Amino acid sequence: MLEVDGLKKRYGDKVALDGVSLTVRPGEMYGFVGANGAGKTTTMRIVMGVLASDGGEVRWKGAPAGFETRRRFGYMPEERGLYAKMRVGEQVEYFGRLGGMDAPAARRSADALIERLGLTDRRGDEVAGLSLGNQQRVQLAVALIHEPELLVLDEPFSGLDPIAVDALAGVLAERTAAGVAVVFSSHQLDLVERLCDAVGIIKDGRMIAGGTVAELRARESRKRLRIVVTGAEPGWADRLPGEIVAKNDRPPQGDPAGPDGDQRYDEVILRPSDDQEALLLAARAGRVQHFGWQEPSLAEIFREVVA
Ligand SMILES: Nc1ncnc2c1ncn2[C@@H]1O[C@H](COP(=O)(O)OP(=O)(O)OP(=O)(O)O)[C@@H](O)[C@H]1O
Repeated sequence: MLEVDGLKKRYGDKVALDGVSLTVRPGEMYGFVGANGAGKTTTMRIVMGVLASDGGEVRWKGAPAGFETRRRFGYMPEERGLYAKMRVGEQVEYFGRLGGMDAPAARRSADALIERLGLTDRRGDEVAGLSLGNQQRVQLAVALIHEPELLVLDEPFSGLDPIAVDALAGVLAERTAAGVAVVFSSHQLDLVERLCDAVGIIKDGRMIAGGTVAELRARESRKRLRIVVTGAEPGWADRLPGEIVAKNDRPPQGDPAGPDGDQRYDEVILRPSDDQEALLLAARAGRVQHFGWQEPSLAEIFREVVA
């Protein structure tokens, strides 16, 4: 288990991390999210030991992580860091050797990964000539070659097309199924929601929310009502008790809750101060087609907690 405990980091006067703690368990895929400049890269660099912290600790399996421990980690840095002029196969093998493998083992492992990542046709190409998506596949192969127990990936999905996203996601899912702990940062919250067992949200160098997506949702989901009313007078929704988060007066095509004929349609997302009062008001205003608590997406939760 990776334990990041109370990390602190300053760059001059700028406080980048102000007590960041998080935990990633074996077999868990952990999504690390936060706005630009929130502190994700800084945290990951400290986990990998390429940057020193000003306080706090990184532990792996209960012991402080040192150089030897970190050899069992795999890393995809934000700045990438492949050798542009080296060929794909040589490069992946080379990183295997750096990770402590002997030549035949590095060769075998590189072959298997290159095939698994769909790079067989590119094995002899220089990295500089590959597309971004293929370079990222090579980068993942380099992070995985020595069969690390922990994978730390800084925005591994950025800039990839949906096919490449699926290829990477498939490989990561295989690794977690084999017991590897994976932490990756991303701004693609739909992807994080789809792939991750656990999520941590960082803001201005502090963790402000964390847990499984279901837990985050459970904390938020009683807060928003979705109300659909047809045939009401314009302006009725302004009397609803609470804060209107969104309004829509165009019925979705084919929605069974849609209006009859040219009746007015109103969909309102409300953070109610009194849900029962809201129900009464909606029922008095028109025909209530839908009234229920809404499950927020991770993107909505993110906006809510980061605001
Ligand atoms: N080498 C540096 N010197 C000075 N300030 C830095 C340095 N590296 C990062 N920072 C600052 O530290 C803060 C955290 O940056 P970091 O790169 O960790 O954020 P991030 O969450 O990874 O952002 P992004 O999503 O944009 O990659 C930011 O305010 C950034 O400007």
